[in-house]
Amino acid sequence: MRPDAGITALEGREEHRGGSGLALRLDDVHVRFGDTQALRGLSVEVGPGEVVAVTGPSGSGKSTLLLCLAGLLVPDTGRVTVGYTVVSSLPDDARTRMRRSEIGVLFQFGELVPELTAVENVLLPLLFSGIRRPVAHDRAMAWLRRLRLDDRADEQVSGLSGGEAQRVALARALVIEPTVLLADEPTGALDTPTGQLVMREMVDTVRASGTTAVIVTHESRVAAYADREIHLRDGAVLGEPAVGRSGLPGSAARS
Ligand SMILES: Nc1ncnc2c1ncn2[C@@H]1O[C@H](COP(=O)(O)OP(=O)(O)OP(=O)(O)O)[C@@H](O)[C@H]1O
Repeated sequence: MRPDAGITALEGREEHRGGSGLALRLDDVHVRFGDTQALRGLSVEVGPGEVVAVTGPSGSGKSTLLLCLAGLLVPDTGRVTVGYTVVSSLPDDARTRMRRSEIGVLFQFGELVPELTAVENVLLPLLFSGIRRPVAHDRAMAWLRRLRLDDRADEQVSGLSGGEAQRVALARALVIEPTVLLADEPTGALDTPTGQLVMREMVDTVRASGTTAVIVTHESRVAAYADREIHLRDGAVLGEPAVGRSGLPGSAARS
């Protein structure tokens, strides 16, 4: 596919750290659900390797934005680009393939399979991608070790604490080694200290691998871990307050 001129320009911008992640872009995206206009001409750019927080009041379109980036929702009009691929123009099966290989998704409640063990949950996306079970098991264990959960690998996830379960969900999102992580209120179901631990772990891990991350959150504290904040109101960008890397709580938390 021919490189998109806008994305090429985006990669050249010096504030982007140029990790192995992919640039993301929404151009003039409109999404309507019945009478509700969820996104109204939303345009957003995220550089490769950037960690961006999406904030805004309830109903401002945060989850809808994430669904568009994940290729789970095709906008009524406008364009969604992941790397050089215009995801919004892909047929369903190609969008599914892209999601399985490039995009890790983390939801508020983890969406783990409760009757499976931690390691079984983490290896599932690899099985879906056709990887043989012994290889998938080794990779899943490596991720659980990285998140210091290897001693919980054979526990049914219904027996794990909220923080442990969300770290298992993080391992499952990252086991495919995605170039993009999309997280929707990843700490919303956790108490504050546990939520901060999980957020720190998540941001440290994606930064170490250069993964591009878009994190939807209600909490300004969570947004402070990001390189940049995109604030939505009524389905469009309100402004982009500077947060994160220069001395605010994100930096303190990483020291
Ligand atoms: N499947 C749907 N059917 C109908 N309306 C929807 C649907 N999904 C979202 N909406 C509406 O679109 C608007 C944007 O919803 P969205 O979930 O993207 O907002 P949000 O900022 O993520 O909100 P919250 O913080 O409460 O999760 C809201 O008015 C919501 O009610």
